[in-house]
Amino acid sequence: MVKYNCLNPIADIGLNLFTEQYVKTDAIDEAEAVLVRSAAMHDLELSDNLCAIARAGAGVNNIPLDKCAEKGIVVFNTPGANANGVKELVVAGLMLASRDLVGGMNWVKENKEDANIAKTMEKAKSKFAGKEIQGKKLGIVGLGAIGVLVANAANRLGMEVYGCDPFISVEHAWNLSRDIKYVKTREEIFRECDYISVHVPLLDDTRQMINKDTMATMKDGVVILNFARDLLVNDDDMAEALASGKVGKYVTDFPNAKTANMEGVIAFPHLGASTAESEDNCAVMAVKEIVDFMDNGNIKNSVNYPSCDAGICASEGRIAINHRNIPNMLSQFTTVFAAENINIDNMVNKSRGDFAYTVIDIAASSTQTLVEKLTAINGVLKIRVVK
Ligand SMILES: NC(=O)C1=CN([C@@H]2O[C@H](COP(=O)(O)OP(=O)(O)OC[C@H]3O[C@@H](n4cnc5c(N)ncnc54)[C@H](O)[C@@H]3O)[C@@H](O)[C@H]2O)C=CC1
Ligand SMILES: O=C(O)C(=O)COP(=O)(O)O
Repeated sequence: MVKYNCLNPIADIGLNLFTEQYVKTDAIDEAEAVLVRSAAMHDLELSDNLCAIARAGAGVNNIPLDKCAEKGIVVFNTPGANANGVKELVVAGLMLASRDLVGGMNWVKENKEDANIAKTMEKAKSKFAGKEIQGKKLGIVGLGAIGVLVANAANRLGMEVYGCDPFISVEHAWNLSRDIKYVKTREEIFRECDYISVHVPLLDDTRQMINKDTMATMKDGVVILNFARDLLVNDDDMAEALASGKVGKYVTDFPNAKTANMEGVIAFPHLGASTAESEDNCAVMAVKEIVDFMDNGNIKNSVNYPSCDAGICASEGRIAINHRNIPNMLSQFTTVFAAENINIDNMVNKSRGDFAYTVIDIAASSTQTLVEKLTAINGVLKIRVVK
C-alpha cells in the first residue's frame, strides 16, 4: 500500500489513475508521495516516509529542491502540461494592454440604466480607444513550453516576434516557427521590443531581471507581461517606470501587496494554469510519474534527480538507491550483494550534479540485512525496496 497526500486540490481524472494499492492520507508525515500545485513547502517538515513529490505544474520554486535531494526525495514537475492555458491568458494580456476593454466594460456597467446608451456610447467611446498588436514587436525571454506557444500564437496574430533562451531544448527549438527572430541575449529584446513577455523559471540568474537598469534600455511606453513569477520584476523600480511613462502597462499573473494597487498594472490572481484542461493534464502527468516511480522505481521529469528508466522489473527483486554522486558507490553496492550471495540481474546508474540514482534488479528477494548494509554505506541517502 502506498499512502499519498494532496497539498492542493488535484483533478480527479488524475487521482482516479491510482489503483486500490494507493490510499489518500491527510497526514503528510505518513505519506510516501505528495501531490502539490503552488502550496509553499519550504517550511514543512519532510518525514523519512516521503519518497516523491509531484508538482502538478511547471514552477518548482515553492519546493525545497536541494533539501529534498539530500533526503533522497525525488521531485517531479509536469513539463508543458499547463502551457496552453498560460499561452491563452498571455494573448488576453496582450489585448488588455492594448485596448481599454476593462475601462469600456466598466463604462457600460456604470451607464446601464441610460435609456439612450446606444447613442451616448458613440460619444463616450473615444476615451477607450487603443492600439493594435499587429505589426508590433513582441520579445519573449524564455523559449520553453510556454514561451514557444506564445511566440507562435503572437506570430499568427501578425506580431513581429523576437525570442531568446540560451538553454533552449531541441524539442522547443523544433516547435518554434521559423518566422521568430532568435536573438542571443535578452538585452537585444529589451532594446528592440514594444511588448516584452517573460517565461523563465525563478532562478538566481532571472530574479529581478526587470529592474531600473534593464527598463532604462527599453523603448518608452513598453508593455511588460509577467506570467512567470513576481520576483522576476523589481516592484519599486516598476512603480517608478509606470509613473514616469517609461513602462506603459505591466500585465502580471502574480500581483503582490505592492503591485496589486499600482496604477498601470493589469493583474490576474494567478489564473494561467487554472483551466479545466490544464488542471486535468497536470494531474494525469503527475500521477503517472508518481506511479511509475513508486511501482517501478523509474524517474521521468524530475527536477532534482536524473531521469532513469529501468522498465518493469522482471527479476525477483528490485532495489532503488538515492545517493551522492561520489566515487566508489557502485563497487560498495555490489560488494554488499556479493557478501549476501545475491546475484545482480541488471543495474542502471544515473547521475545529475551532486546526486545519483541506482536501480538494481536481483535474483532473490531483498532481506533486512541487505537493506541495513546498503543504508550504512556513506553517501547513501535513501534505500527503497521497489519489489
Ligand atoms: N501563470 C501560471 O499559472 C504559470 C506560470 N508558469 C511559470 O512560467 C515558467 C515557464 O514555464 P514553462 O515554459 O512551462 O517552463 P519551461 O521549463 O518549459 O521553460 C522555461 C525556459 O526558460 C529558459 N531559461 C532558463 N533560464 C533562462 C534565462 N536566464 N534566460 C532565458 N531563458 C531561460 C529555459 O531554458 C527554458 O527553455 C515557469 O517556471 C513558471 O514560473 C508556468 C506555468 C503556469
Ligand atoms: O505551473 C506553474 O508554474 C504555475 O504557476 C501554476 O500554478 P498553479 O498550479 O495554478 O498553482
